[in-house]
Amino acid sequence: MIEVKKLVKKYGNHVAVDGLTFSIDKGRVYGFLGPNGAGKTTTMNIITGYLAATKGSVTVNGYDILKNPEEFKKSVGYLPELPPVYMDMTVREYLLFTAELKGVPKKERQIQTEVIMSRVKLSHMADRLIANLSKGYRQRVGLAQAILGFPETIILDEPMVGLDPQQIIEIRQLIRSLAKNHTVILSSHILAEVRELCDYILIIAKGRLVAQDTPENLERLFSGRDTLCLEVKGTLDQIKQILADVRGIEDSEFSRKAEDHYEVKLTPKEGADIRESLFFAFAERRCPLLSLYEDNGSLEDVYLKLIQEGGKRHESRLQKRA
Ligand SMILES: Nc1ncnc2c1ncn2[C@@H]1O[C@H](COP(=O)(O)OP(=O)(O)OP(=O)(O)O)[C@@H](O)[C@H]1O
Repeated sequence: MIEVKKLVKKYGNHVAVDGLTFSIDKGRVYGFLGPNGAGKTTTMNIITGYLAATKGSVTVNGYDILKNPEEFKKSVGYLPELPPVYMDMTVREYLLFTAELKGVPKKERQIQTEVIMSRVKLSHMADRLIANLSKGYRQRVGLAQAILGFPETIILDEPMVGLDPQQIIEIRQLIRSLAKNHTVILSSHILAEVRELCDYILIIAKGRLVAQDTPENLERLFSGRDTLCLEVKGTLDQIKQILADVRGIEDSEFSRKAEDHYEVKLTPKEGADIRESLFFAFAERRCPLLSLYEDNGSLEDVYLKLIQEGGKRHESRLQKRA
């Protein structure tokens, strides 16, 4: 388990990470989601021991990163945004070299390297120079070096950046297979990618955690009360008069689609189900209700709202849930 408490990182006067607190449980895939410059890489660099925090603490299974750097390094594997590969080595040479750097015992290096190359489907490239590999295969080499030593947690910074769609599918499958044996934390600024792969999402904006939950709960939590969308054939006056007689409407918005054809968005009062009343109210006045559906928002809406507002409006909601 990784626990991050009140983490702050300043570059000069610029606050890149602003009081992040979260924990990572074993065996799940976590997504760090946020726009460019949100502080994802900085946070990952701190929790992998590459960068010192200005304030705050990081512990892995109870070990403080500063007091027990060796224990810490053994339990975390890292694939930075730019994988640290040596172009003039073959895949096997590089992985054996990395195993040595990571302190894998000499007698285990060879076998571990072969097992991991097979796991990330690199065995057939073992004797190729890294310089001659495609970006997708280089990324696999980066993943392989992160898994060497079989750390409990694997941290991947923007693992899909620069890959073509086919390579993205392959790396995604690999990450999924890694998740069977490791806790995985990956960062991305692409929502679809994170939603596809992760059990739990941490959204950060401007260095702050603005939401964290499962993708489904985030959608539910922030979509709020469902909006009802109606398409009605009638004049604006007529529609407003009918709605005035329906109980349980908190708010309404009208937009004209064509002559005597309006789209209406209604926010019902807390707990009110007004669908039947709407149906009969329009039917009784012989005003055709062309469609009626619930619009409960999508994770895209949630994400955009959160990052645009820097999370301010939603922090109280998060605090209430905490
Ligand atoms: N070494 C540095 N010196 C000064 N400022 C930095 C440094 N590294 C990052 N920053 C700034 O800190 C903020 C957070 O950067 P960081 O790279 O952590 O964000 P990110 O979410 O990973 O973005 P991206 O998706 O673009 O990688 C940005 O405003 C960035 O310009």
